[in-house]
Amino acid sequence: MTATTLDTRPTTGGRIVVENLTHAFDDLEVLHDFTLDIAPGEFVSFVGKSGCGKSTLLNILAGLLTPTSGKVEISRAEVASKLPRRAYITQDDRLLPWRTAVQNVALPLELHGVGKRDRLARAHDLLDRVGLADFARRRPSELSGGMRQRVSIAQALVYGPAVLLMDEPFGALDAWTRESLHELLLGVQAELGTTTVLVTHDVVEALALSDRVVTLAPRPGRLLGEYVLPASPRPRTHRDLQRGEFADLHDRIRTDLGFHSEDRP
Ligand SMILES: Nc1ncnc2c1ncn2[C@@H]1O[C@H](COP(=O)(O)OP(=O)(O)OP(=O)(O)O)[C@@H](O)[C@H]1O
Repeated sequence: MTATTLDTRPTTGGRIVVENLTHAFDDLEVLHDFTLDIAPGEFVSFVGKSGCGKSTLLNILAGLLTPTSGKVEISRAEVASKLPRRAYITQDDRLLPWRTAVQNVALPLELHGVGKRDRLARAHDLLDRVGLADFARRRPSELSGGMRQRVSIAQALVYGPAVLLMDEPFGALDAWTRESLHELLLGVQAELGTTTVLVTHDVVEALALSDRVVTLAPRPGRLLGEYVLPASPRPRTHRDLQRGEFADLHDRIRTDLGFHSEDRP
């Protein structure tokens, strides 16, 4: 088999166009007439109550689930490689326990026939970027939860996907690890230009990271509000988010989600 050539040029993020998406599991309508356009390189977060269809929407965007009706298109100007265009990170890492960190990161490249030298060089580069150069030969059981999630981020970004989809990726981590991963993710995402969609329960996390926050209403899941955040250095700090415009957006988003704004932490 001839090895696939690895295109290491910076990624052009994909545009995601979702039109009139509706999905039902048997007679339970989970998503209703959902329409959204996400620009290349944009970072969009979905927030909404448990059960409002966020994971279902992400599974559809990932191509794992076919919607009942409507369409999803992911395009990028420059489709240079045969590698998959969408990467998906969930709360539980999906690392293979018998493989080392670098072998896990290189796995998507291996599955697509990239030669050993190329794939290991690229995997080491990504591990370096996520601060795990010294842990390349460790197995997942020898790494902390935060380290494993960093390996997952490196694995997701190793082939320069046009789109990165994340479902509560930081939910199980402590506040310090979370914040360091926020910085790491934004750094790598900005550098590679990857369009990013994050599902989170945490309004503060969405406000700290995103260009735009989308709120979903439950039963059936539908788009409730869209909030474009003012451009400012990210991750935005707790202090940034307590100031004027962000505090106001925080209140509006919480009101959408059914919280009382005076209870805001
Ligand atoms: N495979 C499935 N078969 C049947 N019903 C499903 C399936 N997957 C999800 N559902 C239902 O669809 C609805 C939306 O689920 P989904 O997991 O998308 O919500 P969510 O917003 O991601 O929830 P959470 O925040 O709790 O993860 C729920 O009522 C759930 O029971």
